[in-house]
Amino acid sequence: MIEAFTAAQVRAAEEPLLARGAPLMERAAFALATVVVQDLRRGRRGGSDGGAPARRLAGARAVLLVGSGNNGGDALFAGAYLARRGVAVQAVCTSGRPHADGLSALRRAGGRVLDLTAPAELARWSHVVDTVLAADVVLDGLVGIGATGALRGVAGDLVAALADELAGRAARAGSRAGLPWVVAVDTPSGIGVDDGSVPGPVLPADRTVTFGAHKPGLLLPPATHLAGVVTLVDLDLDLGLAGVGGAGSGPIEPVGPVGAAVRRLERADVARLWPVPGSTDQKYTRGVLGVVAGTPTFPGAAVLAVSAAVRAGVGMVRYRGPDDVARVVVSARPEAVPAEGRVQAWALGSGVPAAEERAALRDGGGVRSAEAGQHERIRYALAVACGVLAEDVAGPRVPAVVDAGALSLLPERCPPSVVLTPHAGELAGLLRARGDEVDREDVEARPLRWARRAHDLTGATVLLKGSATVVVGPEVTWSQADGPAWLATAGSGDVLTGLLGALLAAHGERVVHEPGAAAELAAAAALVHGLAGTRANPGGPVAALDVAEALPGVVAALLHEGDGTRHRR
Ligand SMILES: NC(=O)C1=CN([C@@H]2O[C@H](COP(=O)(O)OP(=O)(O)OC[C@H]3O[C@@H](n4cnc5c(N)ncnc54)[C@H](OP(=O)(O)O)[C@@H]3O)[C@@H](O)[C@H]2O)[C@@H](O)CC1
Ligand SMILES: Nc1ncnc2c1ncn2[C@@H]1O[C@H](COP(=O)(O)OP(=O)(O)O)[C@@H](O)[C@H]1O
Ligand SMILES: [K+]
Repeated sequence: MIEAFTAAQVRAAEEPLLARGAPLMERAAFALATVVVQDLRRGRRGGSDGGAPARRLAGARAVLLVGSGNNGGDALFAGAYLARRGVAVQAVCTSGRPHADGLSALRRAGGRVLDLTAPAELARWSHVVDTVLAADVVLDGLVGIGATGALRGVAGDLVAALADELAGRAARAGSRAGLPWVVAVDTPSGIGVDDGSVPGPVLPADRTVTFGAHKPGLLLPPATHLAGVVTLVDLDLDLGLAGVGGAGSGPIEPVGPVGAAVRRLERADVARLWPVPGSTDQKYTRGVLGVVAGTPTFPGAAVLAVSAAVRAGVGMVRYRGPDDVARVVVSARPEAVPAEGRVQAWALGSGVPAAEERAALRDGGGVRSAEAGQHERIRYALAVACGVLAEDVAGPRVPAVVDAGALSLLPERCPPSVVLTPHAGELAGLLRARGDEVDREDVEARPLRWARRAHDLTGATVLLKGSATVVVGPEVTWSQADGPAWLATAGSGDVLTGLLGALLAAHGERVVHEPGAAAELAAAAALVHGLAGTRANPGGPVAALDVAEALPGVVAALLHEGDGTRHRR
């Protein structure tokens, strides 16, 4: 698992070390330079990978983009180290007061320095852009965790010009070959370090070398897509104790949330979470998932959600819906049982229009009444899942996945065992229905903010789908970016619904009683969904049903990798 900590948490954790005189900047800069040396030796340029033969450092060119703070200091000290190894180093300073010791170190090592704020240099702007883009490697040390808002002034102008020119050259050449390898120092300058927003120009990094701990913006969309490969440099920060909101009671006041601000599951975490049957299990103990999905107009969504649940290894699927849709579902997945009965979780709403859309879809009374029937079933399941119906009437509370049209049928408040799975447009609609002025673009620009808002308003766990998936539950936030962009295809979200439903059904009781459990399982579902997208057709287009069909192979591989004993039981 990757854990990310806010700028304030990192600062609080570094304070006691700095007070003891720990040379954090020297360690950070040395580690940064070491990574850059390895990248240069592998011949990395413009996103090309390390198959190339080892290169000599002498003659390589590095440009440092240097701001006014310690982030620039890191870049300057790393540059001094590179210069001593024979790299031709040029610092481009966007502030008249770069880190003084770093600047002296670079000069002593033979590096050159250009002050972009000097009037003579401002006139040579295009020459500066050319110099930067002719380098083998660019170290982006403009701002790190001290950043506030979009990059301003000379730094903002320079990055806007560089990012534009880089994108233009890559588009004209059809590849990034020949363009410099960009290494972000601590964070790509200009991202929202704590919230993953991208409020202004940012130079996309091929690699980010981050110090002490991952930062939320490296994991959260949209900024996560600008960070490249993230390398963590361990600085022995104690992030588990006082000062970062943990259990300890040291001299520093707790700041920010308890523990990590944002987490990301990795492949190795899945074995711990995946329901593996034991020798005494039977289909009912493995979890029964009730699926209310599809209408005569959209039967495919039901097939996809049911297929994914079956392929994910659920004990049983009970399909609930109109007879003609049930026939389609059973002919595609004969395992599905089209009958009422007890379930351990619900998957609701895929392929069912929203309440307010229903009247607009006109195709005669049959479709209307089929839709009304689905809405009725969803309302009932939600009443059980949200504890609106008493247990002696409806049986014990069970978790639910709430997708597509079911989002419009949500009660005012839900427990966190109810997981909403909107995409950005659906989340905006849900929030507008509750009085917020927000549209799809707002959600895409600040996914964390709006997913949190939806969690606060509804109480439900919120899984916001997109190029990266953000999951917000009580006290926990996850961000997963595991799938290829090929997953952006109709029906792919329905597969996620069925897959997550299978996980919730297997862990039903725990999910109802542990407030953060649904969020972790939702993150696991997003991870497995993403991996299945790749496995379905590595590097090429995928159809949603292929993603569902790839699930058994992905799960088996993860169980084998994770814990050698679990998959054999
Ligand atoms: N934590 C650790 O363990 C370690 C931390 N270390 C390093 O320290 C870094 C943090 O250093 P930091 O505190 O000096 O802040 P930093 O990010 O360099 O920028 C601050 C200056 O930038 C400016 N500025 C701000 N916003 C701006 C904007 N939008 N657009 C333009 N300019 C903007 C603003 O200056 P001003 O504009 O006010 O003059 C401000 O003073 C951290 O990221 C890591 O690299 C390592 O060395 C050791 C271990
Ligand atoms: N650019 C992307 N990269 C990776 N995954 C993506 C991308 N765009 C969308 N996805 C994923 O594809 C799925 C699309 O779901 P959704 O929008 O609900 O489609 P549908 O409603 O047609 O099933 C989600 O799981 C989402 O996270
Ligand atoms: K930076």
